[in-house]
Amino acid sequence: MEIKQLSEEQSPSVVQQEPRQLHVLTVPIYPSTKLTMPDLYYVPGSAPCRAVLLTAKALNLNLNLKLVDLHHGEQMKPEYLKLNPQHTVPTLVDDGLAIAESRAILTYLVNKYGKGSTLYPEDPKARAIVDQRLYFDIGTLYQRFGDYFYPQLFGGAPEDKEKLAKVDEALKFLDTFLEGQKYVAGNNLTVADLSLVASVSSFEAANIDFLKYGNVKRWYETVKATAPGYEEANGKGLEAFKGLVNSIMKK
Ligand SMILES: N[C@@H](CCC(=O)N[C@@H](CS)C(=O)NCC(=O)O)C(=O)O
Repeated sequence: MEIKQLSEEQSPSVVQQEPRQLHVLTVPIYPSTKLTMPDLYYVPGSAPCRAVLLTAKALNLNLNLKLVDLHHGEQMKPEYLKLNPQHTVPTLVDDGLAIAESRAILTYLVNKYGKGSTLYPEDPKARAIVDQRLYFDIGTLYQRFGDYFYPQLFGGAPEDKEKLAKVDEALKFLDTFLEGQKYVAGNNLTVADLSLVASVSSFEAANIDFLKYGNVKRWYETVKATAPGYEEANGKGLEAFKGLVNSIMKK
């Protein structure tokens, strides 16, 4: 895939940002023959984007970071929709492949750049557990968080206690998964932990008390201490998300 750069040369660091400009995709799409550093279209505060940054850190992989200004609708521009018709961040563009959905990006990155890594084990049974946790995150835990919190944050809706109870139930499930093991899919850090920690840390911004669950608390502290580059990859973006929440909820 050829992308015409409209801005100056990109930083190779996952933490350094670039001037906020979109890039024009030139059609037709075809596989590139040379290996290039993957581009990540992202927003720092976004939990799914933070999960990708955490995975890149864990793989010691550099990404070209490209900010997408959601508030001004950059994700709806035709050149972005060609990359990702769902108009969401994150979107990864790597050597002719444009891929959305953070959890698909995480597993792709390990498959491509971390062959043999315990971050996404190759053993079918071990991998099945990681996949289950990833689907639990997208389909239950983060889904319920979004159902509860985003109507309040972006729509000014009143708090719905029933929705909060569903979030709480999801946290109980997570607590059960963590019983007797260090990480969410066993005793190694995996992409499931990175996805889930990006989700769960966002609960801080909504004042949801997840630390009352003993296994979740222990796991949260463990992942914060052991996920490579945690502070840069998740901590900073989380602060940005909290800032956004405060600026909206204060109004
Ligand atoms: N399931 C998707 C969710 C992505 C998503 O909803 N991203 C939000 C930001 S956190 C977004 O891009 N919203 C803009 C839009 O939908 O237009 C993933 O994990 O990648």
